[in-house]
Amino acid sequence: MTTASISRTALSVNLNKVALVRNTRHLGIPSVTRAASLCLQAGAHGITVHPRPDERHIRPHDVFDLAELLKAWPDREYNIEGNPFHNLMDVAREVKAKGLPLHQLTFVPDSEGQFTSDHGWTFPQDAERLQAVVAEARALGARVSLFMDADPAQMAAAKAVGADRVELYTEPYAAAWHTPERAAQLERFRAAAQAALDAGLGVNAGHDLNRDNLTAFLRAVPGVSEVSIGHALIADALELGYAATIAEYNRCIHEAFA
Ligand SMILES: CC(=O)[C@@H](O)[C@H](O)COP(=O)(O)O
Ligand SMILES: NCC(=O)COP(=O)(O)O
Repeated sequence: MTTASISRTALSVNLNKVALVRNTRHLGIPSVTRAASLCLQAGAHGITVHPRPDERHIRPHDVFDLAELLKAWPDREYNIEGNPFHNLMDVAREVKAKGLPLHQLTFVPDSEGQFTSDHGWTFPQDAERLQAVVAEARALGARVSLFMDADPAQMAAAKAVGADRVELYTEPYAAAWHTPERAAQLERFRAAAQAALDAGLGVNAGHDLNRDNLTAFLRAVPGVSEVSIGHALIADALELGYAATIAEYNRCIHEAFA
């Protein structure tokens, strides 16, 4: 059994919802780059964006503006999510062609108009088409993370297509937080993460994580390298401000390892 020596989990802030509000007027506020600066200054380890094909929130210029900003933060990471069979790889190629930072690509099997991400890749069905695009993404110099449901039986196949990490889709855990199913969900995610570690994969996690459910998740699930959090974190920032919110989420992470 492989155990990852994670001193603490990295917090990557997803800025989709800042862009969503910004796009409702032609005023450029709230600024996505200012949000990123304030979050990084407050201790966020990275920035995540999901430039969906319909541009409902993050738009191509946001991707490049953030990459430019992250040049000044060489110890932080930039994670771009998307479907590699839609627009993601064109975005990734252009970021790299401009010599801009791009540390991780998270492949998500969303359809173009999907309400939000709600499932991971499926093996063996997706293996053949993923193999080549994972290889291309890695050749661009990006770590590749596959968005996956918490199914231990799928982890070896994720490794076999060349992924570096999996991102466990945590909505089922979040949805169970106030129900008797919480413990069963934590065990499901523990088993999936352990299977990923045993397969030689790194473990990320995300979707509907928040200040209430984050610490318990990190205590129960081994070896989580990174959590990417957006919706709840930005909602909290509307109340607390970015700096206090990042401090609070980093406190939740630290508490899991205390
Ligand atoms: C992959 C995932 O779970 C989220 O990162 C996703 O980016 C959320 O997308 P929306 O912000 O469009 O709901
Ligand atoms: N990969 C998950 C992510 O980036 C943000 O998801 P959410 O916190 O907005 O649900």
